Amino acid sequence: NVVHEASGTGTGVLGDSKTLNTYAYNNTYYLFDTTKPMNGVIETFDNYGGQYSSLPGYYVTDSGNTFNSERQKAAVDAHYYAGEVFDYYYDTFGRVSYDNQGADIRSTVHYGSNYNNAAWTGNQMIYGDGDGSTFTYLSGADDIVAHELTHAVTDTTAELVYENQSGALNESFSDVFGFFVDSEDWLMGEDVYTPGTSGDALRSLSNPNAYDQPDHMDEYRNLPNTESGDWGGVHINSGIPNKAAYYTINSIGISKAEDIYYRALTVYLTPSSNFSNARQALIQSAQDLYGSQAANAISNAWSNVGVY
Ligand SMILES: O=C(NO)[C@]12CC[C@H](CC1)C2
Ligand SMILES: [Ca+2]
Ligand SMILES: [Zn+2]
Repeated sequence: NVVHEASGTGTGVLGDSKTLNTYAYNNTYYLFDTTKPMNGVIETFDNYGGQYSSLPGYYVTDSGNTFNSERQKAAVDAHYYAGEVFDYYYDTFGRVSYDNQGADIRSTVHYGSNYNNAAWTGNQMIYGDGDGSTFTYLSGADDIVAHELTHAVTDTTAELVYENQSGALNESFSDVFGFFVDSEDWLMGEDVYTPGTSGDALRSLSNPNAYDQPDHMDEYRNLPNTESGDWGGVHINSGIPNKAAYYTINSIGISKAEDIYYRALTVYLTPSSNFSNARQALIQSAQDLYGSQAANAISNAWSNVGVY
């Protein structure tokens, strides 16, 4: 059979050059990665702001297998980082795509108009361009790509309900696995947040207060379970489990922490789990995998944020 797999090059959102897994067909190249096990593909689309079509939009192609235009930058990073996150879950836990069944990973860039957001829709990832001030193309941050794909992992495992404490846990697990993939800093979204300002970010796991998130139950925000209330503050109260994760990782290290967090998410957590249930799930996972020293470290981390 004719081999269509190809290796291309592209320029990412931050102007960096990277190698891409592409697919050659009819004298053109597609952002369509067929290199992963269990024939799951990673495919990237351009929605053109939705002006021509609904999701997913159009495959991103290039006649020379060199994806270096301004418009292609967002797609280059969405494609490359989706592959990086696939590899993280496969190499670290043996998980094959977000559903562990080799599901296709589909991303659409240039979604909406100046859209300062990204999301897992339940079927695929979507990335806005940002307004150029608050955000630049949101797929340019590997921790955001990992954050979104971890929402898909959560939706096929614990299925944490996206409201109140279970929703804040849903958000926190996405931030924590975003850290595990981008473990060079404790910041979330720093690579695409406020392109005109360096050193800031959307959130910080080491210091949630820096971005107006609580880092202790004493500061828990009882917000309404409405869209304007951020569904009970899922992006706000996530600072509390995020800080517990920070304490945990500093205490037992990244390698043990990621195994414990993955086991809690895939074995013990349930849709209605609250912060106390998460503490218990992580303690049990630590005990299962590494014994009482690790279990005690988890217990101490959550005590430090006022969760028992
Ligand atoms: O936390 C999030 N979604 O649940 C964000 C919001 C801005 C970045 C892209 C998506 C992170
Ligand atoms: Ca980061
Ligand atoms: Zn999220």
